[in-house]
Formats: sequence, C-alpha cells, structure tokens
Amino acid sequence: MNITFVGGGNMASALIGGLLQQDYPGAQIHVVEINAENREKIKHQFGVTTGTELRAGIIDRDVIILAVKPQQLFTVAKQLAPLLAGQLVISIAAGIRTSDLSRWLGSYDYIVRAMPNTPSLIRAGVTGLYALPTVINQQKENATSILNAVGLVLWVEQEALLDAVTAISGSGPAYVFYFMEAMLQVGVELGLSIEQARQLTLQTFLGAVQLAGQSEEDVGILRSRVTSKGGTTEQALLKMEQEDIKNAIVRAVHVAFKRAQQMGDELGSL
Ligand SMILES: NC(=O)C1=CN([C@@H]2O[C@H](COP(=O)(O)OP(=O)(O)OC[C@H]3O[C@@H](n4cnc5c(N)ncnc54)[C@H](O)[C@@H]3O)[C@@H](O)[C@H]2O)C=CC1
Ligand SMILES: O=C(O)[C@@H]1CCC=N1
Repeated sequence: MNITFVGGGNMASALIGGLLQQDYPGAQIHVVEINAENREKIKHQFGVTTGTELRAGIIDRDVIILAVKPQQLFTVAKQLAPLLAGQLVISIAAGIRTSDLSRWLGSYDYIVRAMPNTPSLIRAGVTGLYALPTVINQQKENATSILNAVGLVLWVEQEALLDAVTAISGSGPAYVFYFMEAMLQVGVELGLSIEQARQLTLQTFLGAVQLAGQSEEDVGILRSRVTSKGGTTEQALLKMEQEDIKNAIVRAVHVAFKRAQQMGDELGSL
C-alpha cells in the first residue's frame, strides 16, 4: 500500500517511525507538509519523500492519512475533495466526525476515523477505529493492517466512543508522563541523581504495567498487595485520598472527553 500523510507533525512522525520499525517500505510513504522545518525534520529522520503539493501527493496513492490539527482539517479537506478517486482516507483528528469530514470531502464514502497515540513510534501504540458504513471490507482490513503495525487496534461500533478513546488512550500517555514527572521530581528532592530517579521511575511503571497485564486480578487487588498495614504506601495513598487525587483524575479525563465532543460540535458546524 502507498500511504500519503497530510501533515507531518508529532503524530504522523510517531506513526511513520513505527511503520518503518516494522519494516514497512519507506519508499511507499510520502508526506505532504507545508511547514519547511517540519518537512526537513521528517525527511531527515525517516528518509521518506516529502512535498508541499497536495495534488502530487494524492494521485496514485492507496491510503491518505489526514494528520493535521482538527482546526486545519476543514481547509485541507476542501482542497483534497476534487483530488480523491476512491482512496481510503484515514483521519486521526480528535473530535472531527466522519459525517462532517465526508461532507467537506463532497459526500465521500471511504473514510475511517482513527485515534492512535504516540507510543506508536515504538510500536507500542493503541488505536481506536471507526468506519463509515460505506467503507468496503478490504479498506477496513487495510486500516487495521496499517495501525496494527504500530500497536493494538480496537474497532468501535459507535463513533461517539472514539471521543472516549481519545480521552483514555489518545491523551493517556500525557497523563502517565505527568505522573512520572512528579515521581522524578520527588526522587531528586530526596537526593537521588536524575538518572537514578529516572531508572527507578521508568522500571516501576514498566513493572507495574507488566504485572497488571499478566495478572488475573484487578488492579485494586494488586494495589492492596503493595500497601502494608501501618507502612509507607498506606500513608502515601491516604494523602492521595485526602487530596482527592483519584477523583481529580476522573474529572480531568471527563474534561478531555467533553473537549473532544466540543471540538466535534464546533468544527463540525463549518
Ligand atoms: N499528538 C498526539 O498524541 C495525537 C494527535 N492526534 C491528532 O493528530 C493530529 C495531528 O496532531 P499533532 O501531530 O500532534 O499536531 P502537529 O501540529 O504536530 O502536526 C500537524 C502538522 O500539520 C501540518 N499542516 C498544517 N496544515 C497543513 C496543510 N494544509 N497541509 C499539510 N500539512 C499541514 C503542520 O505544519 C504540522 O506539522 C491532530 O488532529 C490530533 O488531534 C491523534 C492522536 C494522538
Ligand atoms: O490533545 C489532543 O487534542 C490530541 C488528541 C489526543 C492526543 N492529542
């Protein structure tokens, strides 16, 4: 499959990096990017062809991945509409609904909406997918195989669920890095070198994730096993409860979900 990315920023880079690691032929990837600096970066980093011309990047391609910001998608779609000839269009824009994108593309039928995440760069991503009912099976399989190359793939039957995927796994890596930042800060405050704090923090996340993944028990039970009566963890968790940390996280993730819906409403009215 020949793939063209329109937009060569953070998420396109993560997907391209993951595809190349999976031995996807770089010669089959092209990037249309209007920003000269980003274009050079992607060319240098991955050795794929790049350009500014939408028309040249679209003709004879099998799959077009729209990787511009949601706010930039309307303009790109309007330019793209007359150039399409049955290619599969995959949009990774947060919030933007397939019905709106289809309208912008002149009632286009072959659209898959995807919500990947940045660990795709190391093929440890997870992507939620939804297809317009008019997308043919072969195209769905193509979307699955592209995103599967960079991690797990999960199809949802109702498009609205993609906003939940966005709030959980699309934005999720940032929540995890935020927690890591706090742990690193404390490690250094307590006298560890930054490198020591980094090793301890990263291995703790890795170990906890692997343990949860391999265990039959739910994460609450695993947490209780760390929490000795009268010990250190109990004190830390008590403090977190007093500070309402879990509810704050729950509220924050709901806000991410609402923002995805809001972007869909606002931008979809264009
Ligand atoms: N960053 C993330 O973790 C994730 C992002 N997304 C979605 O991916 C999309 C891109 O996000 P990022 O990569 O973070 O943004 P970004 O700002 O890093 O990348 C967007 C790129 O598109 C380029 N661009 C803008 N207009 C263009 C045009 N007309 N033609 C060609 N290129 C154009 C920009 O110069 C920029 O390099 C967004 O819609 C976002 O919702 C989805 C999942 C995760
Ligand atoms: O923050 C955003 O809007 C995008 C979507 C999920 C991750 N980044």
